[in-house]
Amino acid sequence: MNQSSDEQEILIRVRGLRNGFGEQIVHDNLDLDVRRGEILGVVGGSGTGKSVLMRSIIGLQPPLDGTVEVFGENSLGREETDAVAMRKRWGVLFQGGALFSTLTVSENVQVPLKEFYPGLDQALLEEIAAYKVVMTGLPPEAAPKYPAELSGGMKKRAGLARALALDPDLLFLDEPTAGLDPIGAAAFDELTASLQKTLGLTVFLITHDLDTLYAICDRVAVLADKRVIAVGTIDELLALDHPWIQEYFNGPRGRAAVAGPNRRVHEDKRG
Ligand SMILES: Nc1ncnc2c1ncn2[C@@H]1O[C@H](COP(=O)(O)OP(=O)(O)OP(=O)(O)O)[C@@H](O)[C@H]1O
Repeated sequence: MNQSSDEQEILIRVRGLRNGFGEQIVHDNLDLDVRRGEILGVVGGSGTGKSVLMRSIIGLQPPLDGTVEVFGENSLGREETDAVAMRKRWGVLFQGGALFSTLTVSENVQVPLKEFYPGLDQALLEEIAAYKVVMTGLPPEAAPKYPAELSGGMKKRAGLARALALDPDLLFLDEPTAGLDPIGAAAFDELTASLQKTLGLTVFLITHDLDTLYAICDRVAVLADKRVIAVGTIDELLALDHPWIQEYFNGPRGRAAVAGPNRRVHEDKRG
């Protein structure tokens, strides 16, 4: 794929990352680059440490060793003021959405706004929240609803609206289509791709969903053996003879995803 030098700029640079819990080592000498403007899919078997990797990058999981640079700055062990400035530049949709159940959708979206801009008046907070809600494809009537009143797909969109509250450059999505039916999942993929394009986002997307990988990811990073064993386009990964990669992409589900309608979106995106 031809990429301009701008797209090649590295937004996240992970080097020699080591993570573990007690005796269990999850990552050992893990390296990864995420390029500006790409949607990077992150795959790997259950428990290979995809979520731990994401938490390390956003500073929630202090690693045992290694470095993490985000926007060219060390994201570990920063002064609190630097950490706050950096956190404004990314949005996170955690696994399961993680909405506050006692707050409405609008109030959920206002949480990061109030945290980072405590001086904003209530009318403006509500106006910004209403805009984010509509931007993620929810009807305006969803804003005053509580999470329990929403479908699974609507909850994901509400979580995405909250993740986009601060107009981030970088978006982290942890299994955003898990639990959605295929139509809802494809719609969420389209929303992610369209927001990425219109807002110029860089997206770090953890997924088990092969359709998502084919439909919207520019490159895919594969976690196995405690590190990123390969990163590239799906075609590049298919050329490797690693057993897990072959089984994953060339197994029955992988072949179905290649044949599926979403492949077209992927080809269109690649131009
Ligand atoms: N806070 C924690 N304390 C102890 N162990 C943890 C903690 N967080 C994660 N782990 C362990 O680290 C390993 C990697 O977990 P992680 O959630 O990152 O996997 P994953 O690749 O995201 O898995 P899945 O695809 O099932 O969501 C697992 O063995 C998990 O039990």
